Amino acid sequence: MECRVLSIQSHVVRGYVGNKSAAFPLQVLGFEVDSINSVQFSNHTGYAHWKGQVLTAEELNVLYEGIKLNNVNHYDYILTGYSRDTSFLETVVDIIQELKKANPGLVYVCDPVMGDHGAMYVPELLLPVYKNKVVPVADILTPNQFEAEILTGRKITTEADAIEVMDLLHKMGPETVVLTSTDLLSKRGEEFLVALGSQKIMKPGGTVISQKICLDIPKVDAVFVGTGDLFAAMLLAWTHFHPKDLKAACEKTVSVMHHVIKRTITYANEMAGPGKKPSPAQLELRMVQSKADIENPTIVVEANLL
Ligand SMILES: Nc1ncnc2c1ncn2[C@@H]1O[C@H](COP(=O)(O)OP(=O)(O)O)[C@@H](O)[C@H]1O
Ligand SMILES: Cc1ncc(COP(=O)(O)O)c(CN)c1O
Repeated sequence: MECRVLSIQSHVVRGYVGNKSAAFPLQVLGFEVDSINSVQFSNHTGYAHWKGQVLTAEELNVLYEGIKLNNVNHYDYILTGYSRDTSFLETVVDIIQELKKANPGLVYVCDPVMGDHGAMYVPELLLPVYKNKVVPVADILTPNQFEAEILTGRKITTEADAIEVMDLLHKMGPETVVLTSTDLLSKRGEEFLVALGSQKIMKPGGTVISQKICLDIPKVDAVFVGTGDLFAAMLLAWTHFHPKDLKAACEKTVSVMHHVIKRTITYANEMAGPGKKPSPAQLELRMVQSKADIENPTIVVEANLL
């Protein structure tokens, strides 16, 4: 059976963020991917210069109208990421609501891309739209620590805080929440990055339980861009194949991430030369290029049940 994803994210000419990061890995895993580019930029905004266009809400409506007129607006998944404009994001929510009405089984995977490391890199007015309109319709949410904190108004300094924040996010709507990276100290030491996940599962009798997991991910001393986008796409794929097992889905997702990041840092360091920090251009992700890259990662990162 065909499984069709509508992916609304950025496009860049050079490099891998947004749809450039998400579409191909989903396609090699057998998903049909329809892409709407929320922006078309020369490169991601972490470079010294970036140029390009931002799609308006009206332009988004025109594209959606065309799809609808041809009666091909049937989706199994929606995936959203980087967006810079409040009315654009509100229109995305209108489209999601309409598509969910047409297919109640549709799963919406939302990466609430707003910022990282304590700072927002999109206009602040997007926060109330995410909080009040987007998160309530999301089924799977993949914030980083900063995004989870601003969505809930709670700081995360311990694992217990992270669990509380994930529960608050569940209360806002999504059944599955993954904090893709946190500053929490890993039990395995400073060389590891901690990610956490929580999934609510309805048991046959109607009782709801939640599976909570923690991942210790080998940390690389560099800041990558586009990793959140690849993560959300891979989580979509692996939760599709393991719908009631977040542990398995996250292990597969993070193992792909590790493979890509290892390859990226190896090339970046080689290009930068001994003792030099790689530039944003040198740190562009060395992307998944085949199904084998996804299915045979270099190591398997194991998750622990909490
Ligand atoms: N410095 C890093 N070292 C190792 N893995 C990383 C690093 N940065 C990102 N990742 C991988 O990418 C995933 C998503 O990263 P994250 O930084 O949370 O995304 P975002 O871009 O949304 O902030 C992490 O779960 C991890 O697997
Ligand atoms: C154009 C664009 N798209 C997407 C992103 C998001 O990247 P990430 O996956 O690292 O959150 C960024 C980061 N600033 C960006 O500049």
